Amino acid sequence: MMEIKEGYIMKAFKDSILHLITETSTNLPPDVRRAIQSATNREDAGTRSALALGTITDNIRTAEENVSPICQDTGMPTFILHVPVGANQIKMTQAIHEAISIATKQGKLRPNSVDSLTGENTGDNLGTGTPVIHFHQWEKDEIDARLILKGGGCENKNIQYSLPCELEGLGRAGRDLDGIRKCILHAVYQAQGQGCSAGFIGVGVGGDRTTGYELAKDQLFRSVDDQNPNESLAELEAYIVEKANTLGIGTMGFGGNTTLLGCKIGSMNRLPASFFVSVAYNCWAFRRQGALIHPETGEIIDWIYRDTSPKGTEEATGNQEKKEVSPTTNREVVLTTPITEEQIRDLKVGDVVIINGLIHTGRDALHKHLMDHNSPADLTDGVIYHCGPVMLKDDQGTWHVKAAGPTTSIREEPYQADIIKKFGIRAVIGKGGMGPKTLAGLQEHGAVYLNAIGGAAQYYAHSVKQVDGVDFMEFGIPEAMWHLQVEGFAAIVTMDSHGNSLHADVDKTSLEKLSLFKDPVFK
Ligand SMILES: O=C(O)C[C@H](O)C(=O)O
Ligand code: SF4
Repeated sequence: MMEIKEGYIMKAFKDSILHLITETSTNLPPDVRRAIQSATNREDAGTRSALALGTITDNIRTAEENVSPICQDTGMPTFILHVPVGANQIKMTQAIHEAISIATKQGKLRPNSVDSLTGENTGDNLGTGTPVIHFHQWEKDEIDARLILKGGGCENKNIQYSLPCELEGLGRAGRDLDGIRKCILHAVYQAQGQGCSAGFIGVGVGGDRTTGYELAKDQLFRSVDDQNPNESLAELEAYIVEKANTLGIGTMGFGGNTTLLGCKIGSMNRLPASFFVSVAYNCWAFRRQGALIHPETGEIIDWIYRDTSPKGTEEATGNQEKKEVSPTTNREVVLTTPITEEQIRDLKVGDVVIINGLIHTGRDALHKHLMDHNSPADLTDGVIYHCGPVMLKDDQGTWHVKAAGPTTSIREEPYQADIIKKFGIRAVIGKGGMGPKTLAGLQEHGAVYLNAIGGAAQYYAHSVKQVDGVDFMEFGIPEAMWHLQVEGFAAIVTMDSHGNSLHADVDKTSLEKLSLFKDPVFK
């Protein structure tokens, strides 16, 4: 009898976790939406950042309406559960694993768990170390289950400082509150737009290298508009948000008035010899939700991050209409693939390009592979898209794109210029920009780098009209080479074929602005 009851509760618990996963992946919490809305309000009309924020706002709404992933990158699903004493954590773990696998089959999560040695994708988001589940016991009756889906691009921008240290632009950071201040400002600067700014940061002061990062990530579970109970840290949080927003990095690193949407700092004791400041950077697609679950029915009693005030996107949409980008500031150029060198040479940094026709996805595994193999598709005068989409196959065997935003391009920096040359590529679409080697390659060959809006996975999925085919499925869904027919795919030229790079410019000016914060502020 007891077994049957337990089985019933576990099924309900699994369904509740599935609901939590779906909500987290598709429905941005209200505090995050409000932060994005205020960024939209602050941005000047007609700027590239305003355009990006308009797309982001649109994307957030579409994801919720269609119950589809906000961003294609599921990230590392990380659960934190508080459970009553005596709760069966082994059975709960099994239920969470089942829910993860179902959510993946339903296209709410991208298969994201990759064997680090063989490169094999497990296909269901289960594997050694994934998902991450932390259990804590407490003396309350209910289960508090929270989930964060933090993407790989922003995870790569996490950074850990060991004080004292020397920081570019800021000089010496000592073992005190002012040293901590410098590290955090530097953390925002070094992320540039690559973690899909405007971002949120969680900071862990103290601990060891492992617990410091854990504490930093824990801070991301705090509500964006809460108040730090520690007065010094509350003051530092407010200072960081204010000053980081003067760095001019802006949305996607396009330049602009908002670079940081929130900063939460926690502190813990450290060893006398160690003084770590660990920073967890989260993109604007700050997917975190939580649910209170009844221990005897397994059903959701309440949601944790929901509130009754407006979510923000509706108002932000109104604002977006007000701030429609004027065509005089951003020239719009429509290009149909294949693209000629002449068309590419005509493009300048700042132009908005609308692409129609066939494009090919390719990211880490493909770039490495193409260095010493042929391409199965003709890439001459073609477009390569740094993207690992969420794909679902229907009963007829046809593939459908469920989410398809860009991935961080800088990882392809060692390969990109060679690949452009070898295959005669004319445009590379990605996000976050690329380095000097690629810039030289673009100039030499006659190609451009187009920055798509990171995280706008629904927006770009809707521009795909047909999936023409796929190669390298053995690389796994995100790394395979998908051949996509697109219509109205919009991106901004941020590196042109004349040696100009918006990314290099923003990096330089933001470093100059960072150095204005060199002098001590906190004693
Ligand atoms: O893996 C991805 O699709 C994107 C990643 O989150 C990134 O920001 O680069
Ligand atoms: S693509 Fe951007 S929005 Fe998506 S997970 Fe990566 S950093 Fe976040």
